[in-house]
Amino acid sequence: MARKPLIAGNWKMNLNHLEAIALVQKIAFSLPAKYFDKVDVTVIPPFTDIRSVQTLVEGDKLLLTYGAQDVSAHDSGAYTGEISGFMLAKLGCTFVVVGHSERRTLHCEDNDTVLAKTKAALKNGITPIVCIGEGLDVREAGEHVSYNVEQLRGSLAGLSAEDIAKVVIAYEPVWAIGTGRVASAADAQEVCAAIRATLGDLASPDVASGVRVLYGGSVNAKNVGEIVGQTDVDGALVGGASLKADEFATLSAIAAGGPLP
Ligand SMILES: O=C[C@H](O)COP(=O)(O)O
Repeated sequence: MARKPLIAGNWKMNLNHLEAIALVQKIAFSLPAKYFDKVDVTVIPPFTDIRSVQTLVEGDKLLLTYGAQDVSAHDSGAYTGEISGFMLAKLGCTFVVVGHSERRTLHCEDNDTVLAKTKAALKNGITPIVCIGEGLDVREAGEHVSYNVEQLRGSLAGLSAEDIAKVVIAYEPVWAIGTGRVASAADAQEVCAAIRATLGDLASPDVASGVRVLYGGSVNAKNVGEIVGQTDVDGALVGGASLKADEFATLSAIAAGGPLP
């Protein structure tokens, strides 16, 4: 099954709402409509920027989408500081990142939490981008494939095939995030192929062939072409390079197959 590439820019805790407007305007200016037939492009700003991005995207009828970096597992109630899937849906979010390694590590999120958040996203019609990835110790021990398969199984445990068909998976080796140390294209393909095979076990080969599997970790305009050229890599979750309009637009255009903007 042909899968349309997805380039998702995770801004992490960067840019206020005014800076967000400026960045989205620049990206949109650099990526005319013709690119969006061949690539989906989404920006993932901090919560405080989402309403401004929504106003811009809807007002100017931009073709890029936007999402959030996290979602509560709960619908509403006494959960100070949390943001629900219902709230994000009302803001027009298409995607939400779930289980990013920074949340798993810094906020002690385990697979059960990631699963609950994935369900909360799906319940509200938002596509979860479910992140998995091994640390350097696991990679050096040569256990990265089994580690990622286990993390994926835990993060999707009990979901129906119908729900699995609606998720995006992002493979992000922790040692490659923000380090400039990108996995080789072969490394990315090895794990993304194992992810797809596992999705086949959890749902069906047909479902697995339609799910987009992204790579993340020091992706930029120079390396994105080789990475998304791999059979089982359907795009990228981009951190640092997504904060630079020119570079993000260029790598999105490369994922679309060109030409360069
Ligand atoms: O969500 C994005 C990833 O953590 C990758 O970040 P990076 O591109 O800055 O390495």
